[in-house]
Amino acid sequence: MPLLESQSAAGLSASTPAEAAQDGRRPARRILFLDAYDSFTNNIVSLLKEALGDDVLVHVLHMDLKTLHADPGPDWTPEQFLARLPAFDAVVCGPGPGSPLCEADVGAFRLLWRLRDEAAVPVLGICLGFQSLVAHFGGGIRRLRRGLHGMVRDIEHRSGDIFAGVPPFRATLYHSLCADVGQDDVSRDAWETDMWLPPKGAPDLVPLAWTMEESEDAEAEPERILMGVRHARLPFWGVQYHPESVCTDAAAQGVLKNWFSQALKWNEVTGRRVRPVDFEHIFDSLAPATIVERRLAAQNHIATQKWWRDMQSGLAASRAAPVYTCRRIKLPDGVDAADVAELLGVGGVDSIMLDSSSTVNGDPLARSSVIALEVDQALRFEYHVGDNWVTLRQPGAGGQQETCQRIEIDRSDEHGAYDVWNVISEYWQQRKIAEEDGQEPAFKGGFMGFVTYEMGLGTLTPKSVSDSRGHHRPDLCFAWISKSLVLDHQAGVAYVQALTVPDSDAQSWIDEIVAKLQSSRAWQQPGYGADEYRAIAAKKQANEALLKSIQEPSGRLRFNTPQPNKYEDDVRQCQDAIAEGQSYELCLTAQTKMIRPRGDDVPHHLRPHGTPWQIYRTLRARQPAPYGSFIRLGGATILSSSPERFLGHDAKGLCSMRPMKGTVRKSEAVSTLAQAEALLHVPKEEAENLMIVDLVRHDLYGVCGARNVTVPDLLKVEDYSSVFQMITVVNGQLPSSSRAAPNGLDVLAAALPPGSMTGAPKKRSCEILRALEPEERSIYSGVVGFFDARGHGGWSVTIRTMFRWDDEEAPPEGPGETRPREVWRIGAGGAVTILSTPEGETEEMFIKLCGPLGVFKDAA
Ligand SMILES: C=C(O[C@@H]1C=C(C(=O)O)C=C[C@H]1O)C(=O)O
Ligand SMILES: NC(=O)CC[C@H](N)C(=O)O
Repeated sequence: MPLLESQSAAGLSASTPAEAAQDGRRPARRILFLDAYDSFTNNIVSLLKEALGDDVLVHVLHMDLKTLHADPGPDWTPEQFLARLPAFDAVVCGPGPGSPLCEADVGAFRLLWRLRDEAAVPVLGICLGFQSLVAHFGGGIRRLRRGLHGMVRDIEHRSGDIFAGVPPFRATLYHSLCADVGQDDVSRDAWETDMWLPPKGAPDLVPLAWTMEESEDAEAEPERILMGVRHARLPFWGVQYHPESVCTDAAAQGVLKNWFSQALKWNEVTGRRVRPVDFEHIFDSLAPATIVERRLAAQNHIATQKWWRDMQSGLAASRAAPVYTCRRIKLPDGVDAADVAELLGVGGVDSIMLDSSSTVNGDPLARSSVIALEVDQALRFEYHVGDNWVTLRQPGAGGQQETCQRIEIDRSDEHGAYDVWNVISEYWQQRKIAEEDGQEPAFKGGFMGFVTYEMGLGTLTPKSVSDSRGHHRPDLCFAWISKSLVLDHQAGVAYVQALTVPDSDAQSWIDEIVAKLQSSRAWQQPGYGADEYRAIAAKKQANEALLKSIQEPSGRLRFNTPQPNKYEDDVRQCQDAIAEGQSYELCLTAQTKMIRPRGDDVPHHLRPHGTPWQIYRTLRARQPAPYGSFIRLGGATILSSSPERFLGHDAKGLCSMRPMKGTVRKSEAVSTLAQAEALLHVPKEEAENLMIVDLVRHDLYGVCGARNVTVPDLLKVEDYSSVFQMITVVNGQLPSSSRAAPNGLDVLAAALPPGSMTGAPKKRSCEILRALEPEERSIYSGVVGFFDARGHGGWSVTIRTMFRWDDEEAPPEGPGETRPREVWRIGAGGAVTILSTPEGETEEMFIKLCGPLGVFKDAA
């Protein structure tokens, strides 16, 4: 059934060249893009539209002929693939992990190279696509001397063919393998002329561009790397570099324009007729209009969905159409969010505080802290990867029993987990509030909670999350927060606010809270509570001493830290995978376990030391962060000092991501920003960051649509309490429409797990990491944050964090101990590239680990 008739009409039948000629329009053109499960695909699609014009339709299909998740059409068979090619003016074979010699990695690329005469369709191969073309026509494929990922190089060409009229340019490279067309056998003298001649072993291939990679060994010849090629007679072209990278010069667009006009010319000269075929599912996959139309179509069918019908009653239908009530009061200078949180009962079970603790350092990113109130009465949404349902849980209050409702979701197709997000989004839709003009708090009430790494993994590569995980913990746990307090540290105001059903007595509740705040010591003696924690924080040990001291058995605390040798081996394995072409960068991590006697059931004001809240206060004193959090929800306790924002967005659909890559530890030798910049603005660190930037652009384009993503801040070094970090800001604008605009939840669902925690390409990298890392990452590498009733959101990457699950226990071990012990975890890691050293990565992992680890040792 053609779901979106208007689109197929726009795509195909309405724009045959003859019809378009009649009404004077340029005929719409169609490109088929074969995606090899890369993390840069959407950037290329967007660039094609930018370079060739928005009237060029780009239909994206995976190279194994599976349709995209968003594409309602069924997967294609090889026969259908061949039969549908006449509908396209040209095909692009994209980049991807793996080898062009491996059938599973290139899939349908190979079907194209066999086409002849009328059937031959013009193709552009990019990176893996280019290598596949070369390999098919007699070229060899070998490893580069050293892989080049996120490296920007001069592309040398003679202004011929698809390079005609293109000025010299620099382009980003992402490859480990390269074309071997006998270039190393050509003598230095003959090179200048022979480099442009069809090589002996592959006489059908005409070299169009090269790059010369200087060798580390000054004596050795530079490595000759083929960068562009065309087939001597057939309409096949390829480029090894990545035209779509944010660091590739804009001039390189000329190559795409030339290729496409050559492709059209080929069709014209050979009489290859581009014509409608009996197939209605051709889409402009990434056009913002397609994204909106798909959502409209889905919405028109929503009432046929079981999950949606289930949501029309019970807990899912409760508390609809809330009213927002708020009082704005002055926030005295220096009021400490943790003192306020403590006053309001945060710290026990059921607490959520998003804490901009680095406001004490004047950090411009540390704008607001959000304290959720009455969390124990908030409705929860919980989902465990692998389940066919979402649980809505209303905790019992005032002696009443907890009530639950299950919303069944359809997981028959492997991407069914997206329905979890639909359930959440639908609940939000019915409780949405309008944005007002003027100064508004960061959060006005709505969802707050956490998402695990495995939740992202479950949608990205479902088989990576086993069905028998040995626990039934939520991978997503959101609470719908009705009452909250926001401290805007920069504006010096606090918002006491309620999002409640119309007849509730929100005003008097607000009066009560305001009175409590204004008469409190937290308000009147700002920062009074911090001294005790500052004192513990100040006793920070050097990392080496800390790691040594935790090896000594203390009786009470037991630490299980990663083995340096094993970690170094894992780094080497990552580098082997990269050298094979399986990944461009891998964010390897390891977990530390800390085991101690139970302690969390004593209220913190009765216990002198070591409650989760007290540990958290020490963490935020020692390691203030803009995106810290204290969360006890869904059986998890999370103490985080995250410096990394994953995603922020407003209600108008402006999304902003801040991938962080590149870390230096503060020390006497490196204490200023300028010193850190000198260390971080080097090819290794910039490449690490750039790879994730290109990946995040792809993730955002996927939801925002082609041409809707920008990079306002590239490779900026920022100052944190114990490290300097390099960050980039990537912004996207969601397409708007009154009824069916995608929102921040769609971005979140599509972009998890955070690219900075996986590496690129994301899917293959996650599979490699899953095989190397023995345990689930769980809370670590996921996100925590909020999505409020207006549609504003803020999510941080869960790093520099310790966490525990209530149901994870270890046997008692101390003298006289009878109760099981509690288990805490800290994950830490970093991006491994071809330029990493096992020792350097291991050191980086320990630096990141030692912050929270030292806090645990001193405060737990
Ligand atoms: C993996 C961690 O951090 C990630 C890796 C970084 C890097 O490789 O430089 C920087 C920030 C995070 O995205 C961690 O903190 O454990
Ligand atoms: N970006 C790519 O397409 C990479 C191709 C191939 N996997 C390589 O590493 O060489």
